[in-house]
Amino acid sequence: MESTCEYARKYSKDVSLHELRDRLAEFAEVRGWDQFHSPRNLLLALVGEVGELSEIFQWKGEVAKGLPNWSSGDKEHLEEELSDVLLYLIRLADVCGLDLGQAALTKIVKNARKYPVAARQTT
Ligand SMILES: Nc1ccn([C@H]2C[C@H](O)[C@@H](COP(=O)(O)OP(=O)(O)OP(=O)(O)O)O2)c(=O)n1
Repeated sequence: MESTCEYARKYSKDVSLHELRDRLAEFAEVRGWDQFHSPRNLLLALVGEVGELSEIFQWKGEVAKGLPNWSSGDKEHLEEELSDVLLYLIRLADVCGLDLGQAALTKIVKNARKYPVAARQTT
């Protein structure tokens, strides 16, 4: 069994949503967890993880980009909670039979049509 670090290094370049989707599907399958990974359960798990992510920022006031004053432990915690949100989101899309990457690309195109680039103001 490869260590967490070995696994992270192996996939540190060019991680795709399809890779994560397949890894999550395997993770659930070998544990017999498919029965629990219904769309509704995954949505509730996702919302729970968004709550845990929010707790990290709670009461901190505004946080500077790049998190210059955060400890490495705090940053690692943030990475974990962001990952939990991403992983449940990918899994939710998968069990719904949707291709999240394609859907997101399509949505970006729609967003661009809805919000065209305006000429920048000059003074
Ligand atoms: N039925 C489950 C339970 C967990 N996971 C995976 C997806 C998440 O990435 C992670 C969530 O695990 P925990 O529920 O243990 O949550 P945390 O990692 O946030 O732990 P804690 O709540 O103790 O901080 O594990 C999963 O796929 N299906």
